[in-house]
Amino acid sequence: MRRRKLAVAAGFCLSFFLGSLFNVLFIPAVFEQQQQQQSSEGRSDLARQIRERYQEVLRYQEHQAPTARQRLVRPLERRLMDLAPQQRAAAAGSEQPPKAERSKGFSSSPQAKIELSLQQPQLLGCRDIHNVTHVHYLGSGYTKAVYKAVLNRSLAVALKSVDFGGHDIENCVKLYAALGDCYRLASYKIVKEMILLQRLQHDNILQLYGYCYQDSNDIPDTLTTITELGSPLEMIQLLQTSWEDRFRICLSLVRLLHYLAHSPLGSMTLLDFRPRQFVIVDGELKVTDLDDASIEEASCASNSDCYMEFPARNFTLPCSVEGRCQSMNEKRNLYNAYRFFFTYLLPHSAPSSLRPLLDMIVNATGELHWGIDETVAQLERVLHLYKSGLYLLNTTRTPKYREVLEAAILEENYRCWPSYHHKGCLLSVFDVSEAIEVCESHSQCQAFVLINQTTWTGERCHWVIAAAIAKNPSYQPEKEVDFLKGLMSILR
Ligand SMILES: Nc1ncnc2c1ncn2[C@@H]1O[C@H](COP(=O)(O)OP(=O)(O)OP(=O)(O)O)[C@@H](O)[C@H]1O
Repeated sequence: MRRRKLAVAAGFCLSFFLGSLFNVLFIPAVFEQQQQQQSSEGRSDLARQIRERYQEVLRYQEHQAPTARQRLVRPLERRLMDLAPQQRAAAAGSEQPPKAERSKGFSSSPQAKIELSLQQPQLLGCRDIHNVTHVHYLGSGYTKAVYKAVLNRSLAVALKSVDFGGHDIENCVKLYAALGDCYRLASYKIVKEMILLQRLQHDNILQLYGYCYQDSNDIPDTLTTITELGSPLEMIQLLQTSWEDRFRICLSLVRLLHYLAHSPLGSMTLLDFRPRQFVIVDGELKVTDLDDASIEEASCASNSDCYMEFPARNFTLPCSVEGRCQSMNEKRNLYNAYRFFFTYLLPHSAPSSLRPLLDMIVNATGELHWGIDETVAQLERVLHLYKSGLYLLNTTRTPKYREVLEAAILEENYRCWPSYHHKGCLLSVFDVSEAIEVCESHSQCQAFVLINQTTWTGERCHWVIAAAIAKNPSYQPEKEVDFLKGLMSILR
C-alpha cells in the first residue's frame, strides 16, 4: 500500500517536472507564435478594411451600384473601428476578397491619391492653402479636424483633414501599431466625402472648393479638403431664435432630404444624422459630414428583415418583390429629421393659425406616414401661407395709429423675445396690420417703425419698435436719432 502511494507521488512529481520543463522550453515559443499569428491577423484585418473602404470610394467615384454581397455587409461597417477584432470579423461575415485580388496582396492595390476631375476653373489646391492667414480650430469629430482659414487674404474657407490626435487614428494605432495604414484607412473617409461633395450638387450641401495632397507627419499624400465655411449648428442657440428662422432650418433640411432621396447616385441615407453633421451658412442648413452617407438599400427576404430601430421607436418596412426594403434610406432620414429637428424646431411659438398644419407635419413624420415628397410639399405649403400673409387671421378693425414721418426714439426702445437685435425689439411682420397687432400685444409698445428690409422669405419686412407709426395719436417723438440706420447696417 505504502509502495503504491510512493509510486503515485513519484509519478506526480515526474509529471510536474516534465510539465514545468515543457512550459520553460515550449510556452515562450508558442506564445511568440501566437503573437505573430495575432499580429499578422491584425495586419490582414486592417488591410482588408483599407481595401473595402477603397473599393467603396471607387464605387462612389464611378457611381456603380453595389453588389448584393456588398449591400448586405455595408451598414455594419460604419464604425467597425469601434469593435474588437473578433466582433469585427463576425460583423463583416466571412467575406473574402476575390481570388484574383487576394493573390495581388492588399496593401499595394488601394491608391493613396484619388484625383477628382473637377471642372470648375476656380478649383483651389495646395498653392492656395500654403498662403493662409487667420487659421483657427473650428471643431473635430471621431476622425477629422476642421480649421477656418483665410485664403489669399480674401476668401474664408474650412480646411478638413484627418485628425492625428482623434479617436479613429488613436484606436486604430492601439490595435494595429501601424500609423501609415491607419492614416490611409481614415483618409478614405475624407476621400469619400470629397467625392460625394463633388457629385452631389445642392444648395443645402456644402460646396467643395478644392483639395490638396501633401506629405505630412512622415506620411506621403495626406489629404486636406477645402470647402465652404459654415458655423457649427448649436441646437441651444437655434431654440432661442425666431420661429421664422427655425422654420427655415427645417425647410432647408427637407429640401436636402428630397434631393438625397432622388440623387444622381440613388436614394442616399445619412447613417450619422446628429445635428453636428450640419452647419449653418447665411441662415441655411447645409450638410458637411458625408463620410457616413450610404446609397445601399438593405436586401430582404421578408418584411421582418426591414426592421429599423431607433431609441424610442421601431419600424418594419415592406420588403419589395425585388428583395429590397422599400424606401428605407428615405424613411431613415425622415425619422431622424423628425427626432432631431422637427419636434424641437417646428411647432414652438409658430403663428397660431399655422399650428394645426405644423402639428400634422410633426405627427406624420414621427409616424412615418409620409414619404419625403409629401413632406417637402407640406413644408412648401407652410412657406407659401407664411410669406403671402394668408396665415394672418382676419382681425377686427385695427385701432387708430398715426404716422410720424422720419422719426425714431432711442430711449423708448425696449427689448423683446425673440428679437433680431439684442438692444431693441426687432421683429418680422407681413405688413402694417400685423405690426399693429403685435404692438397691441406688447404693453411697452408706444410706436413702431417699418424698415424697408425683407427677411430670408423675400417678402416679409423687418419691424422695429421705435417710432414712425405711433399708437397714441398725440404721441410726439422727442428726438430724431440714427438708431434705425444703425440697425439697418447690422441687418445686412
Ligand atoms: N465647413 C465647415 N464649417 C464650419 N464647421 C465645420 C465645417 N465642417 C465641419 N465643421 C465642424 O467640424 C466638426 C467635425 O467635422 P466632421 O463632422 O466632418 O468630422 P467627423 O470626424 O466626421 O465627425 P463625426 O465624429 O461627427 O463623424 C463638425 O461637427 C462641425 O461642427
